[in-house]
Amino acid sequence: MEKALDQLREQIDSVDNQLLALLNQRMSVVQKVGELKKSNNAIIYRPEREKSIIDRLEGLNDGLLTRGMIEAVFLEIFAASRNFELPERVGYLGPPGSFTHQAAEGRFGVTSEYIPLSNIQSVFESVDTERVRFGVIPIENNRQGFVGESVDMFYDLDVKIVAEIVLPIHHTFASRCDQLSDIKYIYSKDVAFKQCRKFLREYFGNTDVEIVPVDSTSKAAQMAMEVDNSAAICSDVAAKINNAPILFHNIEDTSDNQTRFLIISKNFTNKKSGADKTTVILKLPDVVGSLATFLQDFRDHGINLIKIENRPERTDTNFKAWFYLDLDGHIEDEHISKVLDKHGDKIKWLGSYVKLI
Ligand SMILES: C=C(O[C@@H]1C=C(C(=O)O)C=C[C@H]1O)C(=O)O
Repeated sequence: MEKALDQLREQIDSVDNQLLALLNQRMSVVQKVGELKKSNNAIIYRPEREKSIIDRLEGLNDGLLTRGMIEAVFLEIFAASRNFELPERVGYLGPPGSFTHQAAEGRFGVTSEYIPLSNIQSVFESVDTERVRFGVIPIENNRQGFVGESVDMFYDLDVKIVAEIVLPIHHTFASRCDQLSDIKYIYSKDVAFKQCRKFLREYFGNTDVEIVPVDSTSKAAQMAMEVDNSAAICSDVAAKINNAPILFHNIEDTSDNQTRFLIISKNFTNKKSGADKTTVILKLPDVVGSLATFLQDFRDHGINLIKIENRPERTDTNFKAWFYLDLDGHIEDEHISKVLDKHGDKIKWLGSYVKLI
């Protein structure tokens, strides 16, 4: 067996040598792309180009790799390439170990410079003031809907959407307490509590345990270590980083629990990828039929409305609202640009980007 193993390992070494040479060859081309972009002041990160590479490779693939494997390997290659072209700073909803951190690392790779920020507002502000080139924030959970703070910041500041990321979300229950009956406080992010209602009801329904919302699930993991008689609902990674003992895994209500994250940047435009989504904010005059007229234009031009979310204006006491809309297509698609131009004064375009779901 040892001899056979040695022989197979020799084969692997030989393939690795070729891979290394090929990766270096790729990087020297990337370097030229980087120089060209820098001399033209062009954007380094091109998500639509990266998607087309993965699509093309998947189409060519007749080996053992799955799409997920191809994606994982190449996203890391792209991230290394981008860092080679120009190292980018990425701000995210921290502290380290948050689900947002995992989403950010998945897209920007291990070699980017990451800045953990303590709340969603700070991520938007850091992007808006260009202290970081990119920001990563949670936007929506498939079971609990939108993250209000994120949606509202798009209204308040002028930042653009670069790309979306979708991650399966599994929550962990971590505490220094040996007995559940010793737990007096449970820390987590508001949306995470909502994703674990059944667990909370079953294990703490008849107790006077206090539910304490904090800015992120990874902050919750820190709190659970700092405060006696407390626990956190957080990611497995956050619990481990903070040395918080895990009492339960997978405490989310449904096993298909998923969260969508957005990458944001100050000034960013994507080229068309062929499967894009456009997000806009819509503020309509408070008169009869204004939403109906607007939606009728969508219908007349064949625009598919993916989602519409109603948010409060927050400026006075009269309950006025605005809308956050996801549409199928790219702003450069004629049917979309026509309608958006027509209603230009009521619309704020937030970006057109590769559509994952
Ligand atoms: C090299 C480029 O820059 C980045 C890196 C890519 C890559 O490694 O293939 C692809 C797109 C860009 O995000 C490019 O635009 O072609």
